[in-house]
Amino acid sequence: MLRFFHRWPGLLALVLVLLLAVTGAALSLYPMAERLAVPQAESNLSVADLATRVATAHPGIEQIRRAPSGRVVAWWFEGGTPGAAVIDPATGAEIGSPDPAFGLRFLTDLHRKLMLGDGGRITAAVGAGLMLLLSVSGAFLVARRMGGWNRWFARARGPLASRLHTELARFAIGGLVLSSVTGLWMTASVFSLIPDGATDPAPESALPGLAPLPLAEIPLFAETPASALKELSFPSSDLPGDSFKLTTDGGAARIDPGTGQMLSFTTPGFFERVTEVMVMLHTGQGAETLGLILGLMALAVPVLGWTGFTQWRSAQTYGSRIKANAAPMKAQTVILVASEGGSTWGFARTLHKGLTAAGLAVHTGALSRFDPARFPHAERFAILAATYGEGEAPTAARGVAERIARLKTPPKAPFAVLGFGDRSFPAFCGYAETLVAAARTAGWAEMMPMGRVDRQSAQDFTRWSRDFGAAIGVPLDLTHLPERPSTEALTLVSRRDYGAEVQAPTTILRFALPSYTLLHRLAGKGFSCFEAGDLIGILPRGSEVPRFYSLASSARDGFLEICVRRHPGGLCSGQLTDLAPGDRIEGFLRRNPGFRPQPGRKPVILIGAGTGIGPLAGFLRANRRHRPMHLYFGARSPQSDLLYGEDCALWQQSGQLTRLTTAFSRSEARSYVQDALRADAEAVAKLIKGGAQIMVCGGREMAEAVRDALSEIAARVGESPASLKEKGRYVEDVY
Ligand SMILES: Cc1cc2nc3c(=O)[nH]c(=O)nc-3n(C[C@H](O)[C@H](O)[C@H](O)COP(=O)(O)O)c2cc1C
Repeated sequence: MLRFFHRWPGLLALVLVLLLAVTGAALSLYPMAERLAVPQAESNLSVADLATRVATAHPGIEQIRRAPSGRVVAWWFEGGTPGAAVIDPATGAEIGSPDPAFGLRFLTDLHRKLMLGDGGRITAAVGAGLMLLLSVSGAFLVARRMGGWNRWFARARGPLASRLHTELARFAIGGLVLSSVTGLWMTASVFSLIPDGATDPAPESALPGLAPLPLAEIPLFAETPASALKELSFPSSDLPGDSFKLTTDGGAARIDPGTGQMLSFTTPGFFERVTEVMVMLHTGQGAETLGLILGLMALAVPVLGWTGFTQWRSAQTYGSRIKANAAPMKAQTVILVASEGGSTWGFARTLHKGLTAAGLAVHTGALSRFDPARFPHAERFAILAATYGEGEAPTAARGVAERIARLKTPPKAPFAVLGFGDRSFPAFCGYAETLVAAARTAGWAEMMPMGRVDRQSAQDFTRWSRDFGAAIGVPLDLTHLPERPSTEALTLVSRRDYGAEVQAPTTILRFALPSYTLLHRLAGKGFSCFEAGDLIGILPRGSEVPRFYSLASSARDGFLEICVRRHPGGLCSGQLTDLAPGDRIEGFLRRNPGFRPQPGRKPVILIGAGTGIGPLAGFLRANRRHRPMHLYFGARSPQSDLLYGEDCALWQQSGQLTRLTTAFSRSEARSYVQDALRADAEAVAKLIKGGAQIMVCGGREMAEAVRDALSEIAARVGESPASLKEKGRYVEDVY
């Protein structure tokens, strides 16, 4: 429900809220600019001094007004014509026109009434109301995501768009609530929905027949500092008995021009005072610094809109393809999915279809959005979870297991977990196991032992579906037909061959990218947008099972590069290494956001062996800001399989690569990357202490040996691979 109130107004009102936020941010600059631009009165200047200076220059003076910024404007009527000017309080001289500049007028009209009349004002108020709804529902969502209000400032996890959305929301929500509430109050006040409470001082008549006193001799004017002045109206010579009206923060007084005595006095009412504070908080007039801070917070709105939209769209990509998806509130069976590449969603769809056909109300959704309160009628939960990066969660589901473990009241309905993974990884279905452990910690009841699906095996899934059906009393025997991923054609432009002499034939293959329209790029279609370290899935001829290769380039490079080692009898590696320039392959992109350098300028230690250098070379090529990057590379022989040897020399010259350390297993020294790390232990420990991130790519054995070496080295500075992993400072791409 909460998400509904956050999402739909968000999408519908995106344009309106964006307009209000951006114009509001621009307007927030004006009060500070005005305060800096206008000459300020001396601190001891009295209203009498100021009024005398202005009245000397303009005997026909009618009114003087002082804005909270210190800007003084005077109006007069002389020689039959009205005049007005901004006044220098120090001299009484005119220094400019009081009319607002075109930009300010335009922005104010756009912000307050969308350049329309009352209809525009009401629409803008609806925008402010939606902003309030978004901010409040967003605050609850942030608290829920972080695991409670007391964890408001805890570290956000998950993919970049959702992290950025949360981080910015935490910073901006307070300001957005304030700006929308004050904006709504101001509109209500304009439409007289709020009593203005302003009462004029009683219009007592001045004593007739007396000559006006010099302004300096009127006690109230002499006592009141000019900085407290809001408005001073002069008596009209055409109205006998007319008096001065002096308005300050404290109230309004009528003063007899002949005697200088106060005739009447009134203080502002409650609503008038509240409206004044609301105007100050909304416009920043009189609170310029706060205005700038609120303007900065308003600037977060376009980014919040974009990141919110991106998340919604990615949820739609899979969620919308579930047919007959029951509303969460009504669902008896809830299927929760944690997936990176999307194949687990395919299995979820098959399960959903089977259960729905059996007459159950089934809801399928992303595990990342799990909240027991969304499913009041759930009778069971089935969690389908893939594993990534050595037993970890798919990116979108990071932090969910911790959230489950912290649940104070676990769902009453029991759960079953089905893990998706690859038996050749040591942590086979490691994330699914983590989820089970987290649920047990929270005291959530288990329906049946955890199931496992190896390499998307349809048979494993069918077996589990029978067990699941038996556990819920519904006969199930599901057959999953995998969907063929939609691929794009890539043409080989060049190849570089290495390693044949040392029985490690390896080729760097470079492909041209398909051409994309701007719209495709904006929508992130296919290979229009990718980073080094992402993966290309290739369906070799004669197999429906894709093989994945790490990308050694980013879309900005204008080509797609991979390193392929030819394995004896290898179907995909054989087909790829047989390619000649001009040949085409069919591939699809799979993002791997868990394997990227962290943002910032901290050093990065890149460690790889063999084809593992691929993504690391991509990071070096992209290192145009010359962040310190240290590469440890293991190969067999410097003459035969030193992949990217010439490129590394160039990157060292340009400053993209700080230091290259190589280790060759078939040279006289017979050394491996872990040996090179141990030999450099002191320097590596120093880098880790200084906040370096470690990125390892290559075969499993190498990764294990590197981990052992690094546990010894990191221990010198009180760290370990596990503690560094926790902080995202030790990432692996292992195959
Ligand atoms: C980079 C990468 C790392 C992986 N790490 C593991 C792992 O540690 N343990 C495991 O059991 N499976 C691992 N897998 C296999 C996936 O979990 C498996 O292919 C799963 O079916 C993918 O599901 P998805 O397409 O829904 O993301 C990994 C796959 C990739 C591409």
